[in-house]
Amino acid sequence: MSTVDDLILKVDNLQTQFDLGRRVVRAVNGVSFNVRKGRTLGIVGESGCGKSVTAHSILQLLPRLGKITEGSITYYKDQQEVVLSQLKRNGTAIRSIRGKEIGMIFQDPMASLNPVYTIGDQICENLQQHEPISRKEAMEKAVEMLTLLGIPKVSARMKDYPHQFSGGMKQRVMIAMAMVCKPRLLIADEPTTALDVTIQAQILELMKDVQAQYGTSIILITHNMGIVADMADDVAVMYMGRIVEFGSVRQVLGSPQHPYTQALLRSVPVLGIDPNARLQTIRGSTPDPSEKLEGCEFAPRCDYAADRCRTVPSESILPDGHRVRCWNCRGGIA
Ligand SMILES: Nc1ncnc2c1ncn2[C@@H]1O[C@H](COP(=O)(O)OP(=O)(O)OP(=O)(O)O)[C@@H](O)[C@H]1O
Repeated sequence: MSTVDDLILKVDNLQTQFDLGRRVVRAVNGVSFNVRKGRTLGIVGESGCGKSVTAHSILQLLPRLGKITEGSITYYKDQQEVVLSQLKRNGTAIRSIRGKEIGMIFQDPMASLNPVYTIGDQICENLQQHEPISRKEAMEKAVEMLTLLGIPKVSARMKDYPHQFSGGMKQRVMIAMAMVCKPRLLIADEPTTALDVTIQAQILELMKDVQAQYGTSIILITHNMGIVADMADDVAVMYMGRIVEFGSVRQVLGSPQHPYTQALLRSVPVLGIDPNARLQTIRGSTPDPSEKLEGCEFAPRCDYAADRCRTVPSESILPDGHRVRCWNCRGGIA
């Protein structure tokens, strides 16, 4: 349970759509969650379920055709509440929050690194944009952060260009760029997907170290349940633009209630969870989000689908606060 004091972000009934003229893609369809100070929320789900669109909605980074059509996103800045969803897309208000208060790491480091500037220049410029500090001070902070992230011979490497770094090193540089302004919230969208498993584990450990040092809150977007088990405090499982299950890692991974979460967990090996179980695929595929589906979106792929699943299930809250959106799991408060 979160109290107002430990909240950093509150997303309430967020709906984000892409109006493509002939069809409307309902990418995010009534999503609500809280992010707590110093904690990590994992958002997990198959490709196309709306994870990235949720992240881009928070920072007002949606492509031109994407629009928040309902709901609100509130950022708790010290004693002040800032309704991010009401800010102008490229206005000064959101630009002063983006990067400084809320940082973002993308899957592809080249999406954030400029190939024609040295790493040192890019990190310093990022810092000086948000803080009134000299170039020398910015350089010192950049060296400190890159050292913390395990870049060898940092001072010499400040003069290198992005292409002179390996994939794993580029990813570290990108985390350094995002962390150097000490954002209170970091949104990491599949930050290690493109890396091999050993480097992936190192980068995730480094993110944990930086989080412990600065008390950063993290939203970690991934399709990897193993990473969620390792990194997150809370988990939101998304399917077709909705959160179908939400709770602590122990609740959701230890006692999954929604048939989709159960199927996801049966499809991947997760350390510590039934090591003898056979891995299974989830039958069928995710429907097109511009198709109008009646009832529960998971029903066509669900082993337990019944007549009542023709109506969209409301969310129920189990006695321990675990939230689930399924007619078959109505143990709690509807
Ligand atoms: N620019 C866009 N125009 C139209 N539809 C879009 C656009 N961007 C995303 N979508 C649609 O919104 C839905 C949600 O996409 P999103 O990128 O959030 O998925 P995701 O869960 O992050 O997937 P992945 O794991 O593959 O990144 C998808 O159906 C996608 O096709």
